[in-house]
Amino acid sequence: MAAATLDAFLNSYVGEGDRLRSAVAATVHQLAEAAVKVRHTINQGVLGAAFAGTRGANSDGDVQKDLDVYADDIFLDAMRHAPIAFYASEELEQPVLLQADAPLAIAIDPLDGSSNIDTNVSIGTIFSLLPATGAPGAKNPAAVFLQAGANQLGAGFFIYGPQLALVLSLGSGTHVFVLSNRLGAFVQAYESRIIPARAHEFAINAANYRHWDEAVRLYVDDCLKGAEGPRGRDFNMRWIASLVADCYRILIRGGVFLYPGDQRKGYHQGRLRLVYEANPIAYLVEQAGGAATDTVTRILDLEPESLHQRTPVVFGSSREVNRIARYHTEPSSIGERAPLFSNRGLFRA
Ligand SMILES: O=P(O)(O)OC[C@H]1O[C@](O)(COP(=O)(O)O)[C@@H](O)[C@@H]1O
Ligand SMILES: [Mg+2]
Ligand SMILES: [Mg+2]
Repeated sequence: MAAATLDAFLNSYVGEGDRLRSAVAATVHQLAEAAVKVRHTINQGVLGAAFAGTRGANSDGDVQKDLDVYADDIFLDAMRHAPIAFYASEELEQPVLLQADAPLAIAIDPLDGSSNIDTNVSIGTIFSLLPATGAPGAKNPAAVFLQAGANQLGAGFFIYGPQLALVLSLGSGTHVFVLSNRLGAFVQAYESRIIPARAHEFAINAANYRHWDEAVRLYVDDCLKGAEGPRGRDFNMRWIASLVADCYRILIRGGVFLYPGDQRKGYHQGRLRLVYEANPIAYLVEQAGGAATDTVTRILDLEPESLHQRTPVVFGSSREVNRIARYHTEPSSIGERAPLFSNRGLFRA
């Protein structure tokens, strides 16, 4: 196990005086300090303030918990001390202008997995770092976040789990740091993660089975048939309902995650937000040798049309992600079934 601290890692990333790299490193440093504060509040659970309550709805219509708002305040405040021009958050309808001449923009999901807050299950903070000048209409807060995820300078998430961990990529591998209570610093736990190409585990909210399209149902049916089915091997299933926790597991032991679009009202593009959830996760997954699509198209190639837009998401082990794309685009190439999409399925009556 490598034992470099986050700060040592950031110093070596900056190297000799590159302004953009220095800005990225300074921002990650500030984010890490803010995450430790959020962690302290989470550790107190219902014994502390800012925990159990529910507010109205955020800009996207999701129920907003006190902890969502508290985390947003902490990270926004931290970004006032970082070289950030614009701060966009799941919890705020519009981006906030911080330092107009700063080189970076940050898009953040301050508290991911909100539905798990009360249940003592891992939650997190996801962030995406973009050049503040990289979009048409540069320096226009609304436009600066509408860049493809491929433009990201770095991305990461904190997971407030049994350990406080930071999963980070600055464009050269995906690294995991864990907060050491002894050192009071994030320490590198793995040099760089590699997601195995082959998956044995899939993650999807199967309660939505009846709302999925045929390609997704067929894929899941085939996994569930295990060794006796067309896959010829058994699959395990996990769904934590906390994107950071599902992603962390896939980075550690492989697997595939799906949050497809479905027929429920408001879910035609799935649930996850492109700019501050799918893009940073896709960046981390690709940097770990995995793949991420909207079931067919690479997530990092999508051009966002609005800050809070949703997208279907499939990510993880590359062979599995590619296979899921084929269920959508050329189903006849999958296995020997014919006719395709016949009226069958394990969940069907
Ligand atoms: O409750 P569902 O529909 O299974 O959705 C779970 C998904 O929603 C999310 O909680 C959405 O994120 P937020 O909590 O930030 O809104 C993801 O973390 C998770 O993967
Ligand atoms: Mg989220
Ligand atoms: Mg959130």
